[in-house]
Amino acid sequence: MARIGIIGSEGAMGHALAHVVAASGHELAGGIDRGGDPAGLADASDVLIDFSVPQALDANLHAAIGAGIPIVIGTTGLDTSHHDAIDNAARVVAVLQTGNTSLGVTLLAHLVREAAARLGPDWDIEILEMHHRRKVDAPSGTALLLGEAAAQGRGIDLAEQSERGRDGHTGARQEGAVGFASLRGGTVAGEHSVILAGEEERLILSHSAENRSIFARGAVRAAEWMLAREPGRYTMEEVLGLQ
Ligand SMILES: NC(=O)C1=CN([C@@H]2O[C@H](COP(=O)(O)OP(=O)(O)OC[C@H]3O[C@@H](n4cnc5c(N)ncnc54)[C@H](OP(=O)(O)O)[C@@H]3O)[C@@H](O)[C@H]2O)C=CC1
Ligand SMILES: O=C(O)C1=N[C@H](C(=O)O)C[C@H](O)C1
Repeated sequence: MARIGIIGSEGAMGHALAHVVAASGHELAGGIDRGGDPAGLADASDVLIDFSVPQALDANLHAAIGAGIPIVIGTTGLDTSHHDAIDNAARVVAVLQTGNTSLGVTLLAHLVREAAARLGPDWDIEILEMHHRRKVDAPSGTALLLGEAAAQGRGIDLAEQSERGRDGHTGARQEGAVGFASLRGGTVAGEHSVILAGEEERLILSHSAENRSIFARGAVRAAEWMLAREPGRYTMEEVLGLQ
C-alpha cells in the first residue's frame, strides 16, 4: 500500500483519481489545489500525481525532489521550458510525464509510430482531436504525443515539420508535415484520430475516452510502477511493457 498525494485534487481529474485510489487499496495522502503546499503534501506521500496547471509544475517538481519521491505528471499545455525542468528533476527523482495515461492511447501511439514508419512520406498525417468546452490548451497533450510518435516513425523533427491552426489562404500542405486540428464542445472526455491519407485511400486510427476513469486508472498504475524506480524520466509505454 502506498500513500498517494494528488495535485489538482478538486479538479475533474482530481475527483476521478480519488475514486480510483479509494478502490485500489492505496491510501489517499491528501490533495492540494491553487494556493496549496506541495512540499507539505510530498512529505506526507510516497508518490505524487499531478493533474493541475503548467504554472504549478516547478513547485511540484521541487516538492518531489525535497521529499525524495516519484512524481507522475498528467498536466498538459507544457512548453520546452517545462520539459527542461522535468529533465533536470529526473536526475534526482523518478518522473513520468505523459499527455495521456490511458492504456488505449499508449498502445495507439505505438501503432501510429509503426504505421508512419511503414507507409512512407507520401502518406499525409493529420491528427484530429475533440474535447469538452472547458479545455484550455490546444492541440491536446495526446494529439502532440501522437504527433511525436508519427514523427519518430517518419524520422522527422515535429517542431520543424508540423502545421497547426490553419486559417485563411494557407497555401498547399507542407510536404511531410504532421497536421493538427482541434474541436471543443460539450462534455467530450477525449476523442483522437490519426488520419494517414494516401493516394485514393486513408487509414484512420482512433481512440475514444468514454470518461475520465481510464486516465485515473492509468495514472495510479503508473504511480505504483514508479515507486520502485531509480531517478530518471519514464514513459507510459515502459509502465505498460510496450517498450
Ligand atoms: N495525461 C492525461 O491522461 C490527462 C491529462 N489531463 C490534463 O490534466 C490537467 C487537469 O485537467 P482537469 O482535471 O480536467 O482540469 P480542472 O481545471 O478540472 O482541474 C485543475 C485543478 O488544478 C488546480 N490548480 C490550479 N492551480 C494550481 C496550482 N498552482 N497548484 C495546484 N493545483 C492547482 C485547480 O484549482 P483551482 O480551481 O483552485 O484553480 C483545479 O482544481 C489538464 O492539463 C488536462 O489537460 C486531463 C485528463 C487526462
Ligand atoms: O483536458 C482533458 O480533459 C484531457 N486532456 C489530455 C490531453 O490534453 O490530451 C488527455 C485527455 O484527452 C483529456
